[in-house]
Amino acid sequence: MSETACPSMSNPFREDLVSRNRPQPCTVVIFGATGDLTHRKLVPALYNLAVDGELPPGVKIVGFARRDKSDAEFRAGLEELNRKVSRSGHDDEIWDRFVESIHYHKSEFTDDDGYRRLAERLDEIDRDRGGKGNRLFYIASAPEFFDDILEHLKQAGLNESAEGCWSRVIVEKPFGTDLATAQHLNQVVNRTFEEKDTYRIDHYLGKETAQNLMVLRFANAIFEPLWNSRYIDQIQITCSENLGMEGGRGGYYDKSGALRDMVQNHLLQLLSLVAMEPPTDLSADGVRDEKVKVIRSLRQWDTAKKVAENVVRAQYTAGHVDGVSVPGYCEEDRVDPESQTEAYVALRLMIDTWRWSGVPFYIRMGKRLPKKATEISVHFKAPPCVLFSALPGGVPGGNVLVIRIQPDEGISLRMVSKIPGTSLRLEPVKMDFHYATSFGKGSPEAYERLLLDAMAGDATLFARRDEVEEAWRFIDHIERAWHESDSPPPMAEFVAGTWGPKEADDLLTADGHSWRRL
Ligand SMILES: NC(=O)C1=CN([C@@H]2O[C@H](COP(=O)(O)OP(=O)(O)OC[C@H]3O[C@@H](n4cnc5c(N)ncnc54)[C@H](OP(=O)(O)O)[C@@H]3O)[C@@H](O)[C@H]2O)C=CC1
Ligand SMILES: O=C1O[C@H](COP(=O)(O)O)[C@@H](O)[C@H](O)[C@H]1O
Repeated sequence: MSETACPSMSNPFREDLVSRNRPQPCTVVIFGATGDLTHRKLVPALYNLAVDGELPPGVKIVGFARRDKSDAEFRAGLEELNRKVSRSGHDDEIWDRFVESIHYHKSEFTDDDGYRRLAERLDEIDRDRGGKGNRLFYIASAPEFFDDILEHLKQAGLNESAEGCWSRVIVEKPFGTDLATAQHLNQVVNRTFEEKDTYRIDHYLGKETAQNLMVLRFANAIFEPLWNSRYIDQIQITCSENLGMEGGRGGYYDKSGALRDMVQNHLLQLLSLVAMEPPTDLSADGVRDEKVKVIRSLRQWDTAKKVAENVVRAQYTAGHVDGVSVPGYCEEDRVDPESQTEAYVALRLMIDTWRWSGVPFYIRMGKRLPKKATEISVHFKAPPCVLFSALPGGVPGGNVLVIRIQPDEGISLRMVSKIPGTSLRLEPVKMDFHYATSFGKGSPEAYERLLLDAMAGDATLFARRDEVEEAWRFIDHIERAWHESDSPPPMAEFVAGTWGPKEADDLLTADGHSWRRL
């Protein structure tokens, strides 16, 4: 078998095994190839897979964008960025071999002829390999072009695959801006590609620590029996960013806001992994069937009053982050000075299932907070009979399991311990596991895992159609209360470089809780 032929053609008996487990050789076509995502994430991810020997041999990359560029110019631009951002550094010898597989295809996204030429080019690549080939189309353009690109792929017959091969599409975020636009995009995607060939990317699912959530819960006997409302008091998910609107991001962000940019996708995905029931198996649909039930069970904040009671939105005013003075949100580059877009959001969520009855889930996300960190903390209830409550100082805090998604990926468990000595005094202590020290190597970037999974035909870490739509259904109520109600809940403020507005603290104080200090 040639290294690039479709394995299923030459060995039909192994088709199921191979297509589910092993990434297969293919041509990756990236739409938006001169853009930031391609340069900072996608090509470095493919390069690092090559460094680790994980990239299937014979993978070709075709970059599609409208600027005039030769292959050499395109490769030079990619190299410049790779030197800066690649997680494993830049090895000239490996790069020189890797870059030979990269080509540039100049075309407008809306130009029929550009797709006809693309089809010819892909056929040529396959002919050079001695046959037919698999194709992975990665739509990394601005969202207003998603429909056009999909329709043109269909028109050029590029959604079809040769016998025994596959043709798949990865769609970047944002997947719609509300339920209606997401449903529309899903219709376009599904009349172009089958659902099994559609990969809606959510890069948080590719993060090592997010993948470990299921392992933590279902491969350890000690957590699952406690993972319910009987033992858990509350769960918090914090995603804090110290950056603001650098690099021209304000134009996109001001139309989106924290709720749509991060909560609808990444944070609700994390929530699903934390709260879902054990799946019957590890198949993509087995896992996604359980995740979508969590989103479907969210209590809907469907009136302005409920939104005001359970959701806090805020903008930052000028302040200091890491000792550097930064502007307020409305003074940021490309942000409307009168903007009513939130750069911070905090929510109280209730999941109306047997397991989670009465347990609040608090989520907060903000730009220009003191540091970059994402974590999930599971706060357990106090023991039923606190023998030590009469001690001076009482019992300090309770058990908290902290899952650090990033940085310093790891898991810690806070317990109460006796301070060594002749008197009985208690103090909280921490058992701490760090990925870097336990496994002695850094985690791969999320895009590495996700690209490989798409080449392997494994959609477990990609969002399914119903997950995306259910998440929008929940988010839309809040957006409507903010932007369409007669008495919209107010926009709070906080000073950049602090931990968010007082109103977000009040949200938890009302329940007798407080945000975990990161
Ligand atoms: N950047 C990031 O870190 C992240 C980005 N994303 C998503 O990825 C997508 C791309 O983002 P990003 O790379 O930042 O965007 P950029 O604006 O940096 O890149 C846009 C790309 O689209 C091309 N393009 C624009 N208009 C046309 C056209 N009419 N015909 C052909 N090509 C065109 C540009 O080509 P040219 O240069 O020739 O104009 C460029 O290659 C977005 O959906 C974004 O939400 C998601 C997560 C993170
Ligand atoms: O999708 C997005 O994610 C980034 C945060 O990603 P991370 O991997 O660095 O945590 C966020 O900054 C951006 O606004 C959002 O669009």
